[in-house]
Amino acid sequence: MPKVIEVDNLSFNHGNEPVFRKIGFSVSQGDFVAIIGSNGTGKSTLLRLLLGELAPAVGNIRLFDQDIHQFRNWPKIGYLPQAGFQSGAGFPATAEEIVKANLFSQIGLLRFPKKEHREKTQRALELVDMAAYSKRLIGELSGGQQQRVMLARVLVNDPVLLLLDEPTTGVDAQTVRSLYELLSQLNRKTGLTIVMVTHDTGRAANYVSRILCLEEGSLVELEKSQVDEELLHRHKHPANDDQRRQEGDKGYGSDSGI
Ligand SMILES: Nc1ncnc2c1ncn2[C@@H]1O[C@H](COP(=O)(O)OP(=O)(O)OP(=O)(O)O)[C@@H](O)[C@H]1O
Repeated sequence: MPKVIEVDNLSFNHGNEPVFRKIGFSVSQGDFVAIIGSNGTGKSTLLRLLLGELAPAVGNIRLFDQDIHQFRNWPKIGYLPQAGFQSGAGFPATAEEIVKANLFSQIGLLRFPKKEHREKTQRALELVDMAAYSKRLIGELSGGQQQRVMLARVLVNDPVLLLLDEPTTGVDAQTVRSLYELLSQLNRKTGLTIVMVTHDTGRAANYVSRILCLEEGSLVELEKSQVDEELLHRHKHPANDDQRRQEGDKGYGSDSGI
């Protein structure tokens, strides 16, 4: 399979603080990769490097077989940041408008969307099973529904690679499962390559094809069988933990099949 991401000998510092040293990995077309690691080990920093928002101190990044410095085809890459939608319940836009707004580069600023843009928007909402909610104000939807709309907003531009930063933080266990199922379906049915930062190692391991672990400045690939109980406890996110405690979800890791 062609390589979508190639990272070689990559080091990065925030100021004088080293984040990681000489890490390397590649992601092939069709992979579904989880990036795990303790708090502050540099997972979000790595995504920002892949998005060209930060420049490596040392090392190379290639995207779709092109050096990142030459790479211009950014619409091929969809990015869902942490806590995708944060405005209050009164935010004056419907789910459909939120998704359609991300087509601005195709529609053109100050122009009206055409039929094809409306159809694309509808298809993206269908992909995430939110077509029935297209006319609802985004702030009136549940956290999980808002997250699906934000995912549709990314998918509407037909990305080939999807980068997600902790998409399961702060949502209930049922929503987490249905989001993973959705991502897994998109990966299998459309061939979308997915790289997802997550603290939810136990559940994610059921769905992803590969697990990369950032720890103490190094990056290692783990076999799923290596994601044992000890690792689950080491990487579980306090926010996820609190959430599950509140919900009385005693099954943490129990459906991980590992
Ligand atoms: N803009 C910044 N300036 C200085 N230091 C930063 C900046 N952003 C992040 N850091 C530091 O870099 C390290 C890596 O941060 P990063 O957010 O990438 O970690 P993370 O693995 O995503 O953490 P978490 O799991 O808690 O979200 C941390 O020590 C953090 O404090």
